[in-house]
Amino acid sequence: MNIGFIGGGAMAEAMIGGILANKLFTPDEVYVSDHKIKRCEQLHTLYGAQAAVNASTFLEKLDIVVLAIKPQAAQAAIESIVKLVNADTIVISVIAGLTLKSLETYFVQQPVVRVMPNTPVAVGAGMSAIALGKNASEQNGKTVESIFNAVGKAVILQESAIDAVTGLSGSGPGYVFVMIDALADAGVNAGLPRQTSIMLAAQTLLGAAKMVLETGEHPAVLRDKVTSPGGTTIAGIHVLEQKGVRAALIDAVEAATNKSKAMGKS
Ligand SMILES: NC(=O)C1=CN([C@@H]2O[C@H](COP(=O)(O)OP(=O)(O)OC[C@H]3O[C@@H](n4cnc5c(N)ncnc54)[C@H](OP(=O)(O)O)[C@@H]3O)[C@@H](O)[C@H]2O)C=CC1
Ligand SMILES: O=C(O)[C@@H]1CCC=N1
Repeated sequence: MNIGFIGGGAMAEAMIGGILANKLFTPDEVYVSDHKIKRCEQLHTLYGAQAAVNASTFLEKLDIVVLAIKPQAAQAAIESIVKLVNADTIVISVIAGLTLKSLETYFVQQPVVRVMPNTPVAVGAGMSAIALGKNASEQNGKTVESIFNAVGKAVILQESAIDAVTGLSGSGPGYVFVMIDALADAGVNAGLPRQTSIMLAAQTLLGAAKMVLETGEHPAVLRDKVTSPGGTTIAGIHVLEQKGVRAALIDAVEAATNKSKAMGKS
């Protein structure tokens, strides 16, 4: 099965790295077009992908095409390829805010699937939400779901949920990287070396997340298992609650969700 990416940036690279690492595709089945030749050369060198500035060199070979350009570049990019995409090629869009309705005004025949992934797909730990367009069959959905399940977890949802997914898990790695960076600063502030602090912070978040996902216990229950009476953790959590970290995270997701909704209206 041949897959091609329009746009060779951060999201496309994360997906390319993930699907090759788990051997879902071989390099000769992966195509990517970026309008910077140097970026194409870099992606070929790094991953062996068939990279070209001009997507017309590979579009007709594709079973799946992934639209991975920024929202503001989407119309020009789509208009440049739409006539060359086969009627049975699955069109996946990861473009934040771009609705199925808008996509299906261009891709009238093709099955269109909207996906909101995140960059941890690069290490097989992504979280992706999938919304099927009107011409996408159940089998098309299963094909797309298998790809994103192979690079993390995937869930099929109604399109109405995708803005919230964008705000929570699509943008979420950005929030977590801020937290890891801040916790590492805290380690340095306490006298620990920077790299040690980064490792301590990152592995702590990874371990806590794995406990939530693998035990199925509520995060509050798991938190209570850390907070010894009169101990260190409750002293730290007290400060977090005083500083409004919980509300800040809720507000961050709300802002990103609203931005996604606004982008869908523009
Ligand atoms: N990054 C993330 O974590 C996530 C991103 N997304 C979505 O993925 C899409 C891409 O995001 P991201 O990878 O971060 O963005 P990037 O800017 O990193 O990548 C987009 C790439 O496409 C290039 N490009 C622009 N127009 C064209 C064109 N017509 N043909 C070929 N290449 C083109 C850009 O070049 P240039 O820079 O020169 O314009 C850039 O290299 C966005 O719509 C975003 O909403 C979704 C989920 C997560
Ligand atoms: O920041 C953005 O717009 C993209 C979409 C979700 C994550 N990154």
